[in-house]
Amino acid sequence: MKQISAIIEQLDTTLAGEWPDTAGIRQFSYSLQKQPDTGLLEWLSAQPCYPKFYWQQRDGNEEAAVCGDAYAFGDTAQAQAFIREHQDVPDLHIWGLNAFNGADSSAFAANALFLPRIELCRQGSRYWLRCTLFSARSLREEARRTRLFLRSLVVSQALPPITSRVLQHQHLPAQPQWNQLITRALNCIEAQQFDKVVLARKTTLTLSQPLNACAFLAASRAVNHHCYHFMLAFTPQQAFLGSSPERLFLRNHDELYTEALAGTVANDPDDFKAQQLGDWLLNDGKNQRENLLVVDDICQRLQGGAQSLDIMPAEILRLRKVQHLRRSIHGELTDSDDAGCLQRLQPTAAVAGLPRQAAREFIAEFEPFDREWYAGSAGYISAEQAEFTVALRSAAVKGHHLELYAGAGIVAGSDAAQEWQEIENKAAGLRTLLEEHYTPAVQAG
Ligand SMILES: C=C(O[C@@H]1C=C(C(=O)O)C=C[C@H]1O)C(=O)O
Ligand SMILES: [Mg+2]
Repeated sequence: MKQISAIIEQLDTTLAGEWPDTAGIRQFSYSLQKQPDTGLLEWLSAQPCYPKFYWQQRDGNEEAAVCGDAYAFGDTAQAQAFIREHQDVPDLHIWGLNAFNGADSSAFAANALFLPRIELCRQGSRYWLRCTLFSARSLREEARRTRLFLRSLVVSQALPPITSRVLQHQHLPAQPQWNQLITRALNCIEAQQFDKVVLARKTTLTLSQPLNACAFLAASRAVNHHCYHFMLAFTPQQAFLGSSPERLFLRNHDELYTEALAGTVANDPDDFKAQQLGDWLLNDGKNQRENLLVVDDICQRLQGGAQSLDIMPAEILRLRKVQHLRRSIHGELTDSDDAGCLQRLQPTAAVAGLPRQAAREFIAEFEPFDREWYAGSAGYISAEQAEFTVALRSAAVKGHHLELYAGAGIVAGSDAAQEWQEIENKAAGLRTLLEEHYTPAVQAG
């Protein structure tokens, strides 16, 4: 990517100039003359700087590869305050993840949100590179650090093939414990403790070799269409990634777009069979209930924060392994407050349950693992716009292990065996990539 190198050289010259020894923030933005030689994910994969974050919007039109932290934030309120404080820098974007439990969890980080040093972005066929400097003490120092950072950037390379083989897997809960868990949940629903709870499974795959997170995400992106693709790499061996169909929210100025995505049936490669399954889904009482409880939850949560909510009729979203019921929701925000939107909407009843608190307590008590980033959110905030996807169809890469997550909404009428099949289908979106893309490692000697 010549053009990127040329921009970085130009930046280096700028940063070599005179800088004040005081607090400050600066941003430089450059358009790329033409499309880079490799994709953004390839570029990001090559960079040796952490954290790095990748995000692609589900219509495929917006993409960002960002790395290095000019500043890291403890929570979204702090991130939002930072953007408001620096309104003279109009294009500040803060990227990253929010954990499922957010601030309620004592054991796990609530957020991983950061203002990157470098952002390589695409909108349609337009590409640009942004560099941001921030220091609460000395911009001069920060310019020096940024120059060192820029020198560590390398040219893009093709992604390596996936050579990891699955040696073994372990489900948590295993199927017998899942059945018990569903019975317990159904008893609580019957006793009217809650109407819906979403229960999940973590599957730990032991791999023959550590997985390259960018290569794995690229493999997913190539086949899992109509999804947001996201990845946060913390270190070379540790990342969280996924290909999720679900929007938590998109805010554009004061317009809010969200959705109830819940209710699932298998997909079929045959169009006719897929359509029959979809028709069944549209008319199935249990799945409709599952979806409508999410609509109720979202409407309740937005009370006082958004007006004139429009709820679209249910439609079928057909994915590679599953199909879902979706109702899109649009509203006008009373205040363009992203931290507030996150607080209100995360987690919706699509991933927690209804009422939210009772469902969360059930999950905390009986689900046999910590969700960490799973079912939280991934995306960005900025002054003009913010968007987060619900971090589903996701996995944590931890060296030789890959932890796959999948959950299902339990409502009156749920059947344990069917819900197990549903989570198998959801997990297959990522899991099958290891079989389809397996290339044996070349033996030395
Ligand atoms: C919880 C997950 O998915 C959610 C649950 C769904 C359901 O139970 O029908 C459908 C879509 C998602 O809102 C997951 O993929 O892990
Ligand atoms: Mg379901």
